[in-house]
Amino acid sequence: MIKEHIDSYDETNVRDFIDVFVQEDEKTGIQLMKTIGDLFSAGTETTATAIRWAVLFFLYHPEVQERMREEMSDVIVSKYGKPEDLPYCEAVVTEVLRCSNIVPLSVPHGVVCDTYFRGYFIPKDAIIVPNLDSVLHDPDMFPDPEEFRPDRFINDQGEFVNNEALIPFSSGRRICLGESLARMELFLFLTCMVQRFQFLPEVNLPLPSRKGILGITRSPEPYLCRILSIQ
Ligand code: HEM
Repeated sequence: MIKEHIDSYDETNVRDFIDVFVQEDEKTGIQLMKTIGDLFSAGTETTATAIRWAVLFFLYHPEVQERMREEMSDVIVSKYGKPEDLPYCEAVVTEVLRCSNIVPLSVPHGVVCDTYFRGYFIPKDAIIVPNLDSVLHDPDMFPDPEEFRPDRFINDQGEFVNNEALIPFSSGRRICLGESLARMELFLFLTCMVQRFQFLPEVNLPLPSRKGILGITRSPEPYLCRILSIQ
């Protein structure tokens, strides 16, 4: 595809993502391929996995789906809902990110120089594996951490409130580059899905496992469910 784009490139008609790289004289395609790799591995797998977890949590909690629908029916009459208009839906997305814990061990980081941190000596070149899971399931920050409870992000006035320990995207200088995109995608997908469909457990089968399979990401085991159209 890169070769085809180079051969048919017309600077007065830049057609797509690949053409932009050709325009910047990126003829080898290495940078382009790495960038596309980032979009697929870091960008697609993570968000898709979060949606599979969200549907699994919906099977356990029909009342959560119902409250999302109620909130949307109040707002969308006047204008298309944004996260700030739909605090409960925003809380659901946030609780999905916390409970699904998609990248529990973040990404390994290298230590560039001998470092002392809270009484520990960490030598240069050591590899640090951050444990995001221990923060996302810290009972002091999130009481009953194993429970899927979006209300933990809603205050007495019904507003969405964040929690500083909510770090599914890690933190610091190398925090996930795609956080705002991922949050926006999850908000749009999940609200549209719940508005049009009802997610129900498969008849005569136990509810799917919440245990998860740990690979590069933590994904749910394959499961069956019923999806009914709402109209
Ligand atoms: C639910 C969705 C997502 C989760 C939970 C997630 C989580 C993470 C985590 C934990 C890291 C490691 C941060 C660190 O090194 O400390 C990371 C890095 C990264 N993520 Fe995401 N991510 C998600 C979606 C996305 C999307 C949609 C994109 C882009 C389209 C993306 C692009 C990246 C990139 C480029 C990095 C490397 C950043 C760097 O090293 O400077 N991620 N992500």
